[in-house]
Amino acid sequence: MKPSILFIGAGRMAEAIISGLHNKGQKQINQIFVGNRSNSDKLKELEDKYGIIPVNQLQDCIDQVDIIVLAMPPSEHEVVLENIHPFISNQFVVTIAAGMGPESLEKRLPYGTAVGWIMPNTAAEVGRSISLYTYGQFIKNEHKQQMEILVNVIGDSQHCTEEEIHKLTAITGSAPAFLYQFAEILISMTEDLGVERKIAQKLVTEMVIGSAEMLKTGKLPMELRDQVTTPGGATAAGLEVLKKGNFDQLLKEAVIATNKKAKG
Ligand SMILES: NC(=O)C1=CN([C@@H]2O[C@H](COP(=O)(O)OP(=O)(O)OC[C@H]3O[C@@H](n4cnc5c(N)ncnc54)[C@H](OP(=O)(O)O)[C@@H]3O)[C@@H](O)[C@H]2O)C=CC1
Ligand SMILES: O=C(O)[C@@H]1CCC=N1
Repeated sequence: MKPSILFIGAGRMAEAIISGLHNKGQKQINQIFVGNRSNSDKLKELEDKYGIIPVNQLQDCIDQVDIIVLAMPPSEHEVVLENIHPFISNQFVVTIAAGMGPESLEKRLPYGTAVGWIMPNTAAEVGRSISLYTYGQFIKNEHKQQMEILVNVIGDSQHCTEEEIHKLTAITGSAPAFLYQFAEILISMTEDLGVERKIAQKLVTEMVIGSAEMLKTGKLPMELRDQVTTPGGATAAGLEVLKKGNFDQLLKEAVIATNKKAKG
């Protein structure tokens, strides 16, 4: 039987998965219910766009769903899980929140509840997330199939251990923000050179896409970097500035700080 899903949280990540299910998962799922904290306009918008069923009282629909996706901030999990605990019977409960692994879900749900954790990224919106996922200890085959539906409609995926996801949250979940910061600086510098915003954005975007395509050939980043860097040439002068400014160390510190904050 095709599963029905309840999303708790209706923000950008929930919408990306709902949109993926709407576009690519129609045949694999039954109904989608969505509840949030207070933004009823957003629920109406999702209803108009994807035909979801808006939910005011979560407890009223839990017994109609097979999967519950927790798509609200990590800080809200404690209270939401406490509220839904009495109504959980046999649902597969999946969180997408940073720092909230299966261990913390199992602690807050009835003993024996099947749980999972997905760490997507915002490229889910265009079906290009690389999503990490893992399971709790009470998982059955049907839950693995349900997990596959969720991750496949938003892009590529990688099965990991819970500990790996804690350590990789910065790399696949948050590092897109680091890349966008990098792009923003280059675009802004291009504009300062007198290039109009639209063109500047196009130049930097295509440079990033082209570089990503080169990485996809399987060549090592070091090799690709060396191909750009003519010895004693222009790029070498730029890389030297990054080296002097301790770019490597700074990036490592950013990754460590991200994971530390995510784990709480
Ligand atoms: N953004 C990202 O790049 C990534 C985010 N994540 C995780 O995804 C989760 C959601 O993030 P994102 O979509 O970006 O966040 P948004 O801020 O876009 O959305 C948050 C949603 O959670 C709802 N919400 C908040 N509190 C509650 C509550 N107590 N009960 C029900 N709903 C609630 C909000 O409802 P309302 O508007 O009514 O307040 C809103 O719909 C987070 O846990 C985050 O860690 C994971 C990977 C990547
Ligand atoms: O910033 C955050 O907390 C989330 C986790 C991964 C990406 N965004």
